[in-house]
Amino acid sequence: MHANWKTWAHVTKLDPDKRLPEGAVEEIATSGTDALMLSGTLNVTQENLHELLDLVSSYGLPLVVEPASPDCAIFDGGIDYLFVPSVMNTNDVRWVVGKHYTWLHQASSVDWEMVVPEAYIVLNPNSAVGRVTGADCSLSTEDVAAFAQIADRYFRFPIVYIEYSGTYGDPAIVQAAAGAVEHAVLYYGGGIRSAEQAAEMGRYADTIVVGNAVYEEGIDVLRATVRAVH
Ligand SMILES: CC(C)=CCC/C(C)=C/CC/C(C)=C/CC/C(C)=C/COP(=O)(O)OP(=O)(O)O
Ligand SMILES: O=P(O)(O)OC[C@@H](O)CO
Ligand SMILES: [Mg+2]
Repeated sequence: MHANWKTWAHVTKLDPDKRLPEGAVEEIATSGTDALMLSGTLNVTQENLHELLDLVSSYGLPLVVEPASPDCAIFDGGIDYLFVPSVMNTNDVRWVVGKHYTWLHQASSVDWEMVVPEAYIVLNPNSAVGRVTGADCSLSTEDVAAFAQIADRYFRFPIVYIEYSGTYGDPAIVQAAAGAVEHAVLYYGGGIRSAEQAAEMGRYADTIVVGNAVYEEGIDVLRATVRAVH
């Protein structure tokens, strides 16, 4: 059975393009995080994705793959969900619906029970995801609230994701998104490296995501971010 993703407060994002030291996977998997998400914008392949899945799949934690391209939209390897992004704040339609069209044109089979669409609002122009998607990151709190409403109330995306990948964001922006979203689960990710930051964003977001800190800080930092939202 698939774990209920709507209840997760803390998700750890692992990048198939990065290496973890010996023993780190076990520490991460037993840190108390609610789920592992395998994702990255650049250099993710079916090969490094499956390699990482092999490393993490024996711990019983819910596993999500979040593809940045159709070739990484997989359903095997023991995963529970495929979270598929669309970027709200880009004028480049490929990242809203174009890649999705390509994906479904080619897909041999799709397990729709596993697919969870995500509405991304990308706010760090210097991140890989910001550069690749050409997102307009100079948004006011009102702009973000409007995009969050479009995603939630109009398109009915089940997830609205405030993405500052690589840098800690503006809590007032996340607060505005929280105020605008009625039904969707609100994700926040970007630059969380302490319990204080986890708690601050966790006040507004339903689910916080920790990525780079796993690679750049010790396991104690990850554990502290988990405790801050549980
Ligand atoms: C339709 C399918 C199957 C795929 C396309 C899905 C889309 C539109 C992706 C757009 C880009 C996006 C929102 C990717 C999500 C993953 C993500 C944001 C990873 C974090 O990326 P960075 O941290 O900026 O990049 P690196 O970690 O690779 O440097
Ligand atoms: O890597 P960081 O900066 O923690 O961001 C987490 C996640 O939102 C990236 O997609
Ligand atoms: Mg990253």
